[in-house]
Amino acid sequence: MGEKFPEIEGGGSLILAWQVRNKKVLVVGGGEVAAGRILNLLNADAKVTLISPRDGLNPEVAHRIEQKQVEYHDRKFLPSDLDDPAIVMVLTAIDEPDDSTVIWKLCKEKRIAANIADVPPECDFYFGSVHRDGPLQIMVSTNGNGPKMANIVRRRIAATLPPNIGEAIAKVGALRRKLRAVAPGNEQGPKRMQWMSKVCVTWSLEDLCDMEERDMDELLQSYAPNQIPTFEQVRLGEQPGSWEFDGSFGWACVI
Ligand SMILES: C[C@@]1(CC(=O)O)C2=NC(=C\c3[nH]c(c(CCC(=O)O)c3CC(=O)O)Cc3[nH]c(c(CC(=O)O)c3CCC(=O)O)/C=C3\N/C(=C\2)[C@@H](CCC(=O)O)[C@]3(C)CC(=O)O)/[C@H]1CCC(=O)O
Ligand SMILES: NC(=O)c1ccc[n+]([C@@H]2O[C@H](COP(=O)([O-])OP(=O)(O)OC[C@H]3O[C@@H](n4cnc5c(N)ncnc54)[C@H](O)[C@@H]3O)[C@@H](O)[C@H]2O)c1
Repeated sequence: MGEKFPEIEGGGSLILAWQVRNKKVLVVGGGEVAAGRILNLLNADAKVTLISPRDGLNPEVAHRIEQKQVEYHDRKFLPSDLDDPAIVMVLTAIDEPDDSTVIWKLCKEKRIAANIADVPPECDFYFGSVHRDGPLQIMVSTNGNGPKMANIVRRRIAATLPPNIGEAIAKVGALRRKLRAVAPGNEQGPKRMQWMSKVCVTWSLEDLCDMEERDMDELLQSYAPNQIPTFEQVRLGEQPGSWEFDGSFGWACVI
């Protein structure tokens, strides 16, 4: 009683980071919208199959085909395109609404998740406006209210971010992988998470970006005693905790 829990605010989307690496995705249509969809899919390492007559291809899509970045079929969609049980997702971006609806219905029969560009009632999921900086991705959705507004908000958010945030996150990723190798046990979980979080809040983005492999190895020495040295201490090979700045002058010894 008296405890405060979040109020439910329905009408949103479940925003996820769908892992399509090495999974088959079917794209129908080869225009400008398809070019954007294909770029997002390839950036997520999906295996893309594209169905679209050659005469309607956008130059970027033609480039993807020429570079063999997608498997291409020069024709209109056929229902048998959905027969491969390995297909996890279908995206259509075509200028013929009736064909779109047929594809949507077939996808539902086969229980394949689909996005029919510009037809919200025929979408299991919407796309959003995405900012990318290395491992960092930020997606803005207005839940169908205003795609252009999603674009504007995404640009505003991106403009407020430090330019090196993606690089800092990549370094943190490398450190985490090393930490899991040094302290792999499940029973280490809470300590590992607490130590990693402390490194992230204590070190500046610049420190994280400057961290090299040997700095990571040195920093990991402080995991067992559960300490967080400063970047300078790591570079100097000093143990943390033995010295502490007293805030007014010089360095004071803490026993
Ligand atoms: C974010 C983005 C991602 C992407 O597609 O990659 C995206 N649309 C983008 C651009 C854009 N789309 C449209 C315009 C013209 C201006 C305007 O209408 O605002 C512009 C602006 C432009 O082109 O600059 C027209 C449009 N779009 C939809 C409808 C149908 C409808 O609303 O009923 C109509 C009206 C057709 C008409 O009026 O006839 C529907 C959808 N578009 C969505 C996503 C999903 C909802 C996302 C959300 O609400 O946040 C949803 C529901 C389904 C889906 O397609 O997944 C991408 C920006 C990426 C970026 O630039 O960063
Ligand atoms: N959600 C968004 O972001 C957004 C933005 C603008 C437009 N759209 C909508 O997306 C759709 C596509 O837009 P576009 O600008 O890429 O169109 P486009 O005309 O440039 O391209 C359409 C493509 O679909 C192909 N095509 C048509 N029928 C086909 C079929 N049966 N099988 C296979 N390929 C087929 C054409 O050959 C062409 O390559 C339109 O309905 C448009 O209104 C969506």
